[in-house]
Amino acid sequence: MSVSIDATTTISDPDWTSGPDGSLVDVSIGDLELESGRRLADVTVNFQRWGTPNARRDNIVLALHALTGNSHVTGPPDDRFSMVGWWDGLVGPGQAVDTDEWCVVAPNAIGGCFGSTGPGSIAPDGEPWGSRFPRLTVRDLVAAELRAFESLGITRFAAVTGGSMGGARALEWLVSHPERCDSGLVLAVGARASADQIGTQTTQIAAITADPDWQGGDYYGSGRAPMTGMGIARRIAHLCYRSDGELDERFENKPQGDEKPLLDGRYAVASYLEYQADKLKRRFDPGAYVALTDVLNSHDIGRGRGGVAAALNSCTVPTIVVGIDSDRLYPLYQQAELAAELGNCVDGLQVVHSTAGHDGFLTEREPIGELLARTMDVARRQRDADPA
Ligand SMILES: CC(=O)SCCNC(=O)CCNC(=O)[C@H](O)C(C)(C)COP(=O)(O)OP(=O)(O)OC[C@H]1O[C@@H](n2cnc3c(N)ncnc32)[C@H](O)[C@@H]1OP(=O)(O)O
Ligand SMILES: N[C@@H](CCO)C(=O)O
Repeated sequence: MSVSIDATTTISDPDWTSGPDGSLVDVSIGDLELESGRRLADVTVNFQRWGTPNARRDNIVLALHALTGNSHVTGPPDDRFSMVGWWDGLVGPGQAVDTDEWCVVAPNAIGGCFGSTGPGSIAPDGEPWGSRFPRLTVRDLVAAELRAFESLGITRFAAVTGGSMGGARALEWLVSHPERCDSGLVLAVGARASADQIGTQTTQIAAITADPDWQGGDYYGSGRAPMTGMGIARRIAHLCYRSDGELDERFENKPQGDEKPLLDGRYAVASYLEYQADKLKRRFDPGAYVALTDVLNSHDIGRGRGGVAAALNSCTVPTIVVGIDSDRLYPLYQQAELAAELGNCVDGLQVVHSTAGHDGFLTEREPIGELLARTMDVARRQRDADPA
């Protein structure tokens, strides 16, 4: 195992704790046996850290990003991450997750494109993985994270938190490793991928792999990447992330500016979706989009565990479950199932009102901040009742 900060210096534990807030740490975890039985060789997991672990290391909070998110939970855009942190204003000194008390760690998912091993990474033979990159599951992402943190001496989390794909990862952590989790916050996800989700997600994957620039997945280094396909995929996805009511309120059937849709112009909503697609093209790799979208399809907390209800019942970690009332991708009935079946759901299903649909777990800062603060209250009580 080797550890490097900002991907420049190789150091050893416990020095990973000493960099400034937001430090990026690379952890080499060797080969990873996958749920499929295949093996991913020479895996790196990187993560960012805010705050300082205490002597007992019982104040560490795991924050898990969604599909196109990354480890940059909080802070302004910088030369490593082009977006403002996805829970900026909620994690930091004096904020809902107060980093004067808690130490937040946020790993980049394997399969992605932000430093943990993904399809664009260099394989042991010196060539990009490309089409050779194996299919991954949510459990593989969690297994890699577990290995990375365990190798640094992090064996317990005060809270495990995340929304959407981050919620699937959080749920998997809570169910597969309850002894390592004092509390949980699971937002905007279900117990398993639904037919509707797999339907839209496989259609998005098809949009990318049908792009001639996909080249069977081996486009790295060719000078051509399937950005047209990824743009279409993102437009489909973004529609699922917002609500019918919000879109119609904002755009109706209006033209974009003075364009003329009945001649050769665009509708405003089409322009909006193109804009969202163009933004993603500037910051994301199509191969990673395919790999992680496929990971979402694999989500099933009950697989090999006697089914969804048995798996959820077995989890006794106090967990706050949250749904967004306008979420048409992960509708409320899915979080209602989690709340009903989890062995220790705190205060029943929490519903956040939003017109923004699924993206409400990112946009509704005030209620999400309150729920994060409540999660940390639960974590504090658990820690005091059962010190490590
Ligand atoms: C947990 C994670 O890490 S997930 C990753 C989080 N980040 C992302 O997903 C990045 C992609 N972005 C998004 O998903 C969303 O923009 C969010 C959730 C981050 C924020 O949503 P909102 O604040 O509601 O912004 P919204 O989706 O309405 O987009 C506003 C943008 O659309 C643009 N826009 C609005 N109408 C139009 C139009 N008719 N034509 C073109 N562009 C338009 C605005 O100018 C604005 O641009 P800006 O982002 O450069 O400021
Ligand atoms: N905006 C989020 C939605 C998926 O949860 C993302 O791109 O990751």
